[in-house]
Amino acid sequence: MSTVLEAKHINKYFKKPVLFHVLKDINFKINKGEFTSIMGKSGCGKSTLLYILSTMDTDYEGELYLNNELVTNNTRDQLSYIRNKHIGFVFQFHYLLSEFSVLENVMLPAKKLGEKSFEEIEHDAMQKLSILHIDHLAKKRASRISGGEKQRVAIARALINNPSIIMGDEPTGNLDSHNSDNVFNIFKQLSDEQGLSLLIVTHDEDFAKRTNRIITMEDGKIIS
Ligand SMILES: Nc1ncnc2c1ncn2[C@@H]1O[C@H](COP(=O)(O)OP(=O)(O)OP(=O)(O)O)[C@@H](O)[C@H]1O
Repeated sequence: MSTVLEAKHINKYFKKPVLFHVLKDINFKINKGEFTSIMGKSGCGKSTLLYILSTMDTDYEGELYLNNELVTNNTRDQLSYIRNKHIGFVFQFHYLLSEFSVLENVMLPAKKLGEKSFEEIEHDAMQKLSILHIDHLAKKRASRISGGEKQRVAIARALINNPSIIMGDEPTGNLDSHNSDNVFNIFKQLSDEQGLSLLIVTHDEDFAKRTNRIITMEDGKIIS
């Protein structure tokens, strides 16, 4: 089984207002196709950890590997490239550009990567929308679709560069149970059928119970 992400001895301190040891020797691996959730009480360090794992925060001790390559100590530009190419993000709020069409929103990360022609990117974006059963919305403005649809567009956008892993911070936190179920089923299908790895921070116990593995955090440590 190949490893997509590995955290080795991650420690993080906040220095202000007083020195605070927020993450305490975090170690774990995520394998290809694994659907993992991270749970824990508010303030235990979940978002801080996700921020490090997603390469956005570089101020930590320890080592982070993506696809068996050490990414710690890379430059900001290298990290920005690695992030865009290998990691897809889904947040509680979708952060779509409301004046852009659904299709344009999904195409954006691929345009930023700059490795394919406009036509190829458009074709890929339509394919992602079709996997999520929202290809009929392609030409609609992002401001004119429902909350559940917006979250599916955000997932399509996260998939556009064919990442190795999708990371989510409360991706169903803003959805009703029906739409939340939809998002779970989409994630499950992506991990089962396409071997995509998922790492999802959630407060939703029902959601977490249905994932392959729950990482439980308490007071900056992984306790199970
Ligand atoms: N920039 C910062 N400076 C100092 N302390 C911080 C900073 N950001 C977060 N913290 C503290 O670090 C701890 C962990 O915060 P974090 O946001 O990672 O928790 P969380 O588990 O994601 O919580 P929630 O479930 O409420 O989102 C909290 O005690 C928080 O107050």
